[in-house]
Amino acid sequence: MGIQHVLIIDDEPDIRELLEITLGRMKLHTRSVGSVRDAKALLGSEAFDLCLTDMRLPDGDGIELVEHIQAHHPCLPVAVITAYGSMDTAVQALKSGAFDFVSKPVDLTTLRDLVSSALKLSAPTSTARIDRAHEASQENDNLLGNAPAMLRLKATIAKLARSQAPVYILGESGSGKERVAQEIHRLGPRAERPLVPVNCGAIPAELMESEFFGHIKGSFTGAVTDKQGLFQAAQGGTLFLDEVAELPLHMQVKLLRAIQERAIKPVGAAREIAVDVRILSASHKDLATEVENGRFRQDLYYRLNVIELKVPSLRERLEDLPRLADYILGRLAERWGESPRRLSGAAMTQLAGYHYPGNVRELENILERAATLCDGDLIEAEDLQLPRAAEPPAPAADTGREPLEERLAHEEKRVILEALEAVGGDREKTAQRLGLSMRQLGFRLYRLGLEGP
Ligand SMILES: Nc1ncnc2c1ncn2[C@@H]1O[C@H](COP(=O)(O)OP(=O)(O)OP(=O)(O)O)[C@@H](O)[C@H]1O
Repeated sequence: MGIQHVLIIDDEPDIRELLEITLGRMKLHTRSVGSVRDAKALLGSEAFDLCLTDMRLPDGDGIELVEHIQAHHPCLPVAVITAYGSMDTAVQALKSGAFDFVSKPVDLTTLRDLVSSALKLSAPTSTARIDRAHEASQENDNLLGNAPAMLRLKATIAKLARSQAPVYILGESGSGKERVAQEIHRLGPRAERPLVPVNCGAIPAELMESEFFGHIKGSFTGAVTDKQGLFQAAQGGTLFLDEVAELPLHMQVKLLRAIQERAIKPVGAAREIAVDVRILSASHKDLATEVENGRFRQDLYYRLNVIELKVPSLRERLEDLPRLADYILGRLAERWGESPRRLSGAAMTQLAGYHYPGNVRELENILERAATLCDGDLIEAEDLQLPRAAEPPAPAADTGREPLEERLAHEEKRVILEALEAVGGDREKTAQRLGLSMRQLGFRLYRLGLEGP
């Protein structure tokens, strides 16, 4: 690989020199200027592989440069140097398309990590990555779907995969949030390093700190060996915090610190360890509402939600249904070593009329059940066993009488059963979905004859 060129923009000679020396030792060629105007001029006349800019410049600010680069040199990664503690500016720069930021005083290890990651983006070897990005916009990708909402989502993913900014993925249960996280990782410069997914709702509160940050042998009863935490496992890669709204408040504080300091302290350790991890997070809950209700820290929310990505529900992209169904049936057939089942016209019509509270995961469950139940290769409408809501409304009773109480109970039963099904029978999630306490849910199940006392 030829020598790579870095443009440094800073009006303080000391910092410029420090950056030049550090990058020079990394065998990089540097050019330095002290103003927005000079930077724009140089960008117009020379080719660079990376741009490193201070935020405050005599004739403008770093954000202006980030925007200029986004518009005129979209493939050039740009990182900003921010004043100590000015997280808001850093977040603003990331939102404008900066690849990453370092805060002053510049920590040289962090700077070196940042520079190496950024150069992977513009290195010739990254053509493989560009091909992957291209392929992602084609048919045979991991995120199936060509509905307009999906195409927009894929285009955004391809763009923000290049950045190091934290992304918060919002979407209904089963809509594909984890798949989106996988795509962001796969298309970015960290693809060769691990993607570590963690379900924040599944770790017992008392083990959380050690799970995230690791521990030293003997630091508590049961800590019989040193243990690596999830942050270390994701070193150089991506940590995906699924169901992030479930993190207890005490852990939110610790996580915020780890993200801000880019360092962690294993339980029982004397010193901190630097970590270089991109954070992606997701939840089916509206995190902003969780913040309003005091269940989620606002400062952590701002750090995680630098970029928000909404995954459309399956209802909003029903045109993708046939392709998704084909894909799911194909995968099942592969797993079972048989030829794929097909859907009859009537079955497809029924599927298209259903509203999928559990999204793609629910579709997978429906099809797996139907493929198991059907005779031969053809799935008929009745094999789908869709909940009642999908069936045409029953004709009014002959008597013309339909007591309100009965109708309400019937409706209540349907809603609860659907919610249960959507979350695979998990009562806690069902209660959350319906805005009920566990006790209330238990009572209703009993009253509706769905469960014994
Ligand atoms: N666009 C898609 N193309 C193909 N498969 C998909 C797509 N979206 C989701 N799936 C499949 O649907 C299932 C649910 O997806 P995923 O786990 O990513 O959803 P989620 O939103 O993270 O769910 P949860 O809210 O339960 O965490 C998975 O088996 C996944 O492979």
